[in-house]
Amino acid sequence: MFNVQPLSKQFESEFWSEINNKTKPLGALGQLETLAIQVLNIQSEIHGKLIKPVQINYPHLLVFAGDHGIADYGVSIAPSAVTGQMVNNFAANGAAINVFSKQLGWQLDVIDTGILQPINSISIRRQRLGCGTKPFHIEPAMSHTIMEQGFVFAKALVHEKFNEGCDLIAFGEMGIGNTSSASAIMSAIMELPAVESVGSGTGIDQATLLKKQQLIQQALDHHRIPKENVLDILATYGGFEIVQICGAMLAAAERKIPIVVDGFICTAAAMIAKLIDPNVQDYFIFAHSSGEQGHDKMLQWFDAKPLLNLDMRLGEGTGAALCLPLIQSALAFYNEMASFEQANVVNVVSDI
Ligand SMILES: O=C(O)c1ccc[n+]([C@@H]2O[C@H](COP(=O)([O-])O)[C@@H](O)[C@H]2O)c1
Ligand SMILES: Cc1cc2nc[nH]c2cc1C
Repeated sequence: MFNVQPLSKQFESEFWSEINNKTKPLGALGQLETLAIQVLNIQSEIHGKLIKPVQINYPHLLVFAGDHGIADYGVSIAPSAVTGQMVNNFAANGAAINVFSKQLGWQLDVIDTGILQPINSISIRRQRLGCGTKPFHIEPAMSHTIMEQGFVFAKALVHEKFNEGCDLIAFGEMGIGNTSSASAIMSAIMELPAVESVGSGTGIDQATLLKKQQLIQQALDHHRIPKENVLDILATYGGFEIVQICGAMLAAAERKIPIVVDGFICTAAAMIAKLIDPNVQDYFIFAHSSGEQGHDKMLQWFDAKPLLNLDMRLGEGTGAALCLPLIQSALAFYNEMASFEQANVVNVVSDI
C-alpha cells in the first residue's frame, strides 16, 4: 500500500561544502546544519539541485483526534468526554496548538478519526473509523479492515495537502487514553515490560500508574503478538488517530514531504511506520523529547536526537509546531550567510 523511496542524497556533498564554507567554525551551527542538510536532500529529490532561496512555503499541521475504549478502565486523569471537549476547543481556536499555529504560521486542520460522539462543525474534518476503539486489554482495539480504512483516509488527506502545495507536514493528536496505546505499541515492538513503557500521561498519581502498568501488561500477555507482526500490533493496541497518523506519515514520505514528529504518541505511530517501510525515517525530523517516561527510549530506537527538550507532554502537535522557526533558521543560514571568500574572512579550517 505504501512505497517510500529512500533519499538519493545526490547533492549532499555539495550542500556540505557550501555549509562548511560559511563564515563560522566547522560544525558550529550544530544540529541546525544536519537539519538543513536533511531538508535540502528532501527538496532536491523534487526540484533537482537547488537554487536559493530554499524555503518552507506551506507548512501544514494535522491534529487527529480519537477515543479509546481503555480510557474507561482508570488509566487517565480525564474521562473520554474530554477528547470531544478539546476538539470543540480546537474548533474555537482556544487550544495551545491553535495559538502556536497562528503565531508561527502553520496551516492547521483537525480530524475526527472516531471520537465518542461526532461534532457538528465545519472546522472539523470527519474521517471516522468508529465511536472509540475497543478496550485492548480485552479484545483488539479494531479490525484490520478498519485499520486499512484509516490508511485510505490518511493517504487521501495527505495527497490533498500535497496538491495544495504542502512542503512541510507535522502531526498532532488528541485522545484520552492514547498514552496507554502508545506504551503497548512500544512494549510490543521493543519487547519491553509495561513498567518500562508506561508513564503518567496526563498526570496520574502513583497508584493509578501502577494500575495502568498492570492493565497494559495484562494486554501484552493476553495478545502476545510477535514484534514482526507490526500490523497486528497496530490494529490490536492502536487508536484510530494513531493509525491515521501512521498512514499519513507514510503517505507524506511517499510524496517526499519532510515530517516533523511530535511526542510520545506520534513517535509510537512513527515506529509502526518505520517497520512498514524503513525508508520513511529519511523524512522524519524529531521535534522534542517529551516529558512522558519512555519517549527517550523510543527516540533511541530510532537513533534520533530531537531538536528540543522543554519538558513538554501536552501532545496536540505542540512540540512539532515549535520547530518551524528552527527549520526556517536552518534554511535561512544556508540561503543568506556569507562564505569566507565573500566576507574576506580567513577560512580557519582550510588556511591553517
Ligand atoms: O505528546 C506527548 O508526549 C504526550 C504525553 C502525555 C500526554 N499527552 C496527551 O495526553 C492525552 C493522553 O494522556 P492519557 O493520560 O489520557 O493517556 C492525549 O490527548 C495526548 O495528546 C501527550
Ligand atoms: C485538558 C487536556 C488537553 C489536552 N491536549 C492534549 N491532551 C490533553 C489532555 C487534557 C486533559
